[in-house]
Amino acid sequence: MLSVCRQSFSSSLQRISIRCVHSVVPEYKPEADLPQNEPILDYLKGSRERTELEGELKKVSATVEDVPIIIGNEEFRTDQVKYQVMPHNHQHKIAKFYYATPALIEKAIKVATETQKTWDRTPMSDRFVIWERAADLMANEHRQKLNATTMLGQSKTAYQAEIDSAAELIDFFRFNLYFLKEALQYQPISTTPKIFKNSMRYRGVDGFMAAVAPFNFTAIGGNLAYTPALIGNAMLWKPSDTAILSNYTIFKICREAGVPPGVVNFLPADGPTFGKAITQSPHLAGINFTGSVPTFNWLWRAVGNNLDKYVNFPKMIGECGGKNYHFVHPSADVESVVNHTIRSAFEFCGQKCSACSRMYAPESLWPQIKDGLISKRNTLKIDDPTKYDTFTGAVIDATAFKRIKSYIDFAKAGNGLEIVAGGKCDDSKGYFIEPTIIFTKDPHTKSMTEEIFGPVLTVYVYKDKDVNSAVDLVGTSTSFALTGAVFAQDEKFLKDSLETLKMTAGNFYINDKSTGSVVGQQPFGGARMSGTNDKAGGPTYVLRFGNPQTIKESFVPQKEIFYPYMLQP
Ligand SMILES: NC(=O)c1ccc[n+]([C@@H]2O[C@H](COP(=O)([O-])OP(=O)(O)OC[C@H]3O[C@@H](n4cnc5c(N)ncnc54)[C@H](O)[C@@H]3O)[C@@H](O)[C@H]2O)c1
Ligand SMILES: N[C@@H](CCC=O)C(=O)O
Repeated sequence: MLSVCRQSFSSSLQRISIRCVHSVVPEYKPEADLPQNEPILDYLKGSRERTELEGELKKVSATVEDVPIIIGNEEFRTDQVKYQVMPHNHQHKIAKFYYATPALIEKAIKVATETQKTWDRTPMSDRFVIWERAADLMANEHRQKLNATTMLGQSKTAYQAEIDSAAELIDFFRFNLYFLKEALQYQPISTTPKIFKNSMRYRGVDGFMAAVAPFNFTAIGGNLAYTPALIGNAMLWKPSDTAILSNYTIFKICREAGVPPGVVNFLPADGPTFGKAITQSPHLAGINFTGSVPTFNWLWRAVGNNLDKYVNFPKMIGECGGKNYHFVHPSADVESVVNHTIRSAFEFCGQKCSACSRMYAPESLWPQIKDGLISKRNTLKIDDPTKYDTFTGAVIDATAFKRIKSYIDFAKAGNGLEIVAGGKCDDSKGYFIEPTIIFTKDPHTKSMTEEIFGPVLTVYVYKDKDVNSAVDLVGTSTSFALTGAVFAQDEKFLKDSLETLKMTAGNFYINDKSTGSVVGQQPFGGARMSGTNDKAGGPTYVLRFGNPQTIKESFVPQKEIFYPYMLQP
């Protein structure tokens, strides 16, 4: 980006030719460069994508893929052997992987910190070519491998995999590239360009950044690791144990696309072992985290405790949990409420950070909403996600199964709660939990306030006349503020809700479900304990990892230290 150039200025007296060293912005054509969201394929019977997907599903389920630790150009295997299994058939292994030891994490830190120096000098235009190539490989040759590893490893249906490991991942690569190109267009004002020129360039941060990924979105893992790399950082990527194979597939695609060794290092590891090693390194430049609040708190505390060690203040980016709501006004369209709520609460077993898990319904509409929810819920097939009529597969693992079941058991035991539908849990073959609807008279009961991260929806029914106090409950009863939706036809209520519910959600929906954000359309993230709200999929996300440098270059020798008025006292 930085090069020597020759700038010419005409003046009535002379033509000055100035040799300057300044920022050169890569070529950019706003309209041609604006990406389109990746189309979501249909997977209809006989379609090419369905045939290709089935081929990949067979291959992935017939192998236990060996997934090494990768540091620079070297592969490592340790004696801490782990397996990734299919959540819907937990005796079936699909990947063998190894936990990195503290010594290997240390080695990766060294490699990344060294690599950052050369990677940061790689021209932006060269990085852009690699990112475009990666997105094309994801959209074409490797699309179905990404989907198959996500379906089998994280128990997603074809549609849920397609919107995640294909569309959203590809969009993250293409849109962040576009957003960075756009940002580079800003150059500071140079008021007297014959005398001096100002410019600004983006660097990575010297040191390394860590990307700590959750299990639930393959695309999020890719975004956490590769978007900071795009702007010049070197990364240690710690994938989730339960999303190893899909995340490793992204890693391999990016290497094939030309991301040099050492720019992103792939380090499956025990969470706290990894967290301890990175936060103790003086070279920690940032943590790009998505996951639960307790883990982010752990990392932030560890960084705080080590503050005196660091070369840079580590950038802390953390997108965390939610307790997302559907608030139904007495004027709402019931059919919309029911359909959006079923999708939001139960698709992918409610394991989206944005999933609706609490509903506020008016007494006047509750009988219709209840009937609608129960009858729609009863049509959902919970099974192997590779079957095309399956609505949702299993929850991710034994720990999640136990946690979600404990909330259902709490409701079964009374505690002022009533299970109106579902409630069965069976982990004999896979970690299956029925979509469950709970009714409560207590808006502060734990299933109305705590993140469950499973297919459990709790409904609080308010008296129509108390609609305003019911609205107040939304923001006062939990510490989260990730996503939320209001359903109403009453325009005044909708308008008011933009103010009354302003701080309750980073992504706010009107007559639409609380899930399903799309890169470039609904930049995503929440506030309060839901995260630092850095808006993945939005124009400022990539800049969060940049280390901008402002350059002022003077062309005219300075011959004086006094200001003119000082010379005429
Ligand atoms: N806001 C968002 O954009 C968003 C998106 C997806 C998921 N989430 C949230 O993520 C959570 C689900 O994901 P999860 O179960 O994988 O979360 P998690 O917090 O259990 O784990 C996230 C990652 O942190 C690692 N980890 C655990 N302890 C660690 C430590 N001490 N140091 C370093 N790393 C450590 C885990 O191994 C994993 O890779 C939910 O709370 C969900 O709401 C939020
Ligand atoms: N982009 C997703 C959220 C990801 C969180 O898990 C959605 O809005 O459904």
